[in-house]
Amino acid sequence: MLNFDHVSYAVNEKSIFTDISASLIDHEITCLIGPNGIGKSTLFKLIIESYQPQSGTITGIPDNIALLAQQNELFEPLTVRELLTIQRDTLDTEVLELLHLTDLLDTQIDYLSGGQRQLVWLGYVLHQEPDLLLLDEPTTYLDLRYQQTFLNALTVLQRKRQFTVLMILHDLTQAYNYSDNIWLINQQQLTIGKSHDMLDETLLSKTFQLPLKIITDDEHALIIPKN
Ligand SMILES: Nc1ncnc2c1ncn2[C@@H]1O[C@H](COP(=O)(O)OP(=O)(O)OP(=O)(O)O)[C@@H](O)[C@H]1O
Repeated sequence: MLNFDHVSYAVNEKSIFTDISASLIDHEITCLIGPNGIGKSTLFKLIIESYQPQSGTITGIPDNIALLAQQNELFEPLTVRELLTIQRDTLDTEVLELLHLTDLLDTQIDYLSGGQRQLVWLGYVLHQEPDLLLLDEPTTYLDLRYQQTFLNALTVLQRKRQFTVLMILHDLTQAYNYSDNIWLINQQQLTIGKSHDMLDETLLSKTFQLPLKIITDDEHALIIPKN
């Protein structure tokens, strides 16, 4: 299990995290939320060991981590099939079907729409069969239909295959509805809990410095500005 033990990290003498301790629950989806510039991507860089904490330790980092960003770059023209088979020989038909990629296999990725390209990149990281999948605002540039396809495919496959997910999302409604756990960063600290226990108007309004309203039914939560 990925474990942060009293981790502190500062950049240019600006403190980003002060003495945070947390354990990421294996085989579940955790969403990392918090205001712009608060340290979400920095936390990912600590996990992938691009940054080293000034104090404290991070242990239990799995060998097989995949990272998906908001936008991903190709360094040479490739078809969907060529990208997906870079790291393994066989195509995963379940992934292809869930992401609607089956008919696009021989298409150049450059010719696809932005939404289709992001589904291809999700396919690419899933073909790596990661133990831990980190996603940094993966739905930012997607329209509603693609957001739905992306997040549904991710959750269906996570439930079946039981890899661990840590995903940064700015859309709080999506973050709560597609996660088991929430990690909320604010003021150099992490607040952690089961997603349904973290549905707290006061906490969220204070964190995002905006009065927020939470509307819930049995299954879903909608988080919107109060005014
Ligand atoms: N290499 C760096 N050099 C200087 N400052 C940095 C560096 N990396 C991050 N920072 C600063 O650290 C803080 C946290 O940045 P980070 O990108 O982790 O925030 P974030 O929560 O992911 O933001 P956003 O939601 O806007 O993407 C910011 O103030 C940023 O300017």
